[in-house]
Amino acid sequence: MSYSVKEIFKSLQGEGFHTGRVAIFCRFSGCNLWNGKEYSKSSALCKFCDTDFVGTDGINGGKFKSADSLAQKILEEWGDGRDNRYVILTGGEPLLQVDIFLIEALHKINFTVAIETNGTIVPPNGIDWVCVSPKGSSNIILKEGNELKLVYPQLEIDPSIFLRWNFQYFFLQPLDDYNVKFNTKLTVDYCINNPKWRLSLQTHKYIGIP
Ligand SMILES: C[S@@+](CC[C@H](N)C(=O)[O-])C[C@H]1O[C@@H](n2cnc3c(N)ncnc32)[C@H](O)[C@@H]1O
Ligand SMILES: Nc1nc2[nH]cc(C(=O)O)c2c(=O)[nH]1
Ligand code: SF4
Ligand SMILES: [Mg+2]
Repeated sequence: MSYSVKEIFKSLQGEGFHTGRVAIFCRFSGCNLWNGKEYSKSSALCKFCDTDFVGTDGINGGKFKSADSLAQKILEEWGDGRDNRYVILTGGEPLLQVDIFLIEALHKINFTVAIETNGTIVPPNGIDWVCVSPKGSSNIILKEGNELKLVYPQLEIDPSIFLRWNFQYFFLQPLDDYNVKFNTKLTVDYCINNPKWRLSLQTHKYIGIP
């Protein structure tokens, strides 16, 4: 198996339960809910993506021929220190590519492995922290994990349907579009009135880090 990766960088988790935690982000190329081209965004299953995941031309991007070579690159970006190694597999949709060999290669070098997924693909066993973020009318098959992080509002989605699913934490994240201020107010109001839900802000955008 080879892996197509858009970019690999070190930053702080900006969103959700682990906000503020240092992590290597490994952003895989490609997604099953949008082809990444602006002209088709409004007709895609996911219509609001804030990310460029097309190709392999980002920082440290490329095609990696083996799980070990990708894991070694991730370790190189982490730098010194064996403690608290944390990698977030994201994209695009990482589960189009992530397999058991990559998880094992990362565990072997002491990384805790987290994933950000749209929930339409079953993950391999062994991922340490699973964050599912449901999209519009897509068919979500992954109904358990650590956190469910719903972008809010979405026309097709009533958040309450997810509370029956098996997650430790439920987050609402304001939709970042031209109306982000209004969306943030709607999200705050929803959390105040529905205390199972917590607010997730995309803090990296506010402080200007990747
Ligand atoms: C770019 S996605 C990649 C991982 C995966 N494809 C997914 O959708 O979860 C990473 C996170 O950013 C969120 N996101 C994407 N576009 C957003 C936007 N415009 N506003 C707020 N969150 C957004 C997604 O819902 C997801 O939680
Ligand atoms: N700082 C930072 N935190 C993030 N959490 C999830 C992200 C993603 O794009 O998956 C992301 C991201 O792109 N940057
Ligand atoms: S599912 Fe994730 S990566 Fe794909 S278009 Fe939506 S937000 Fe972007
Ligand atoms: Mg992002």
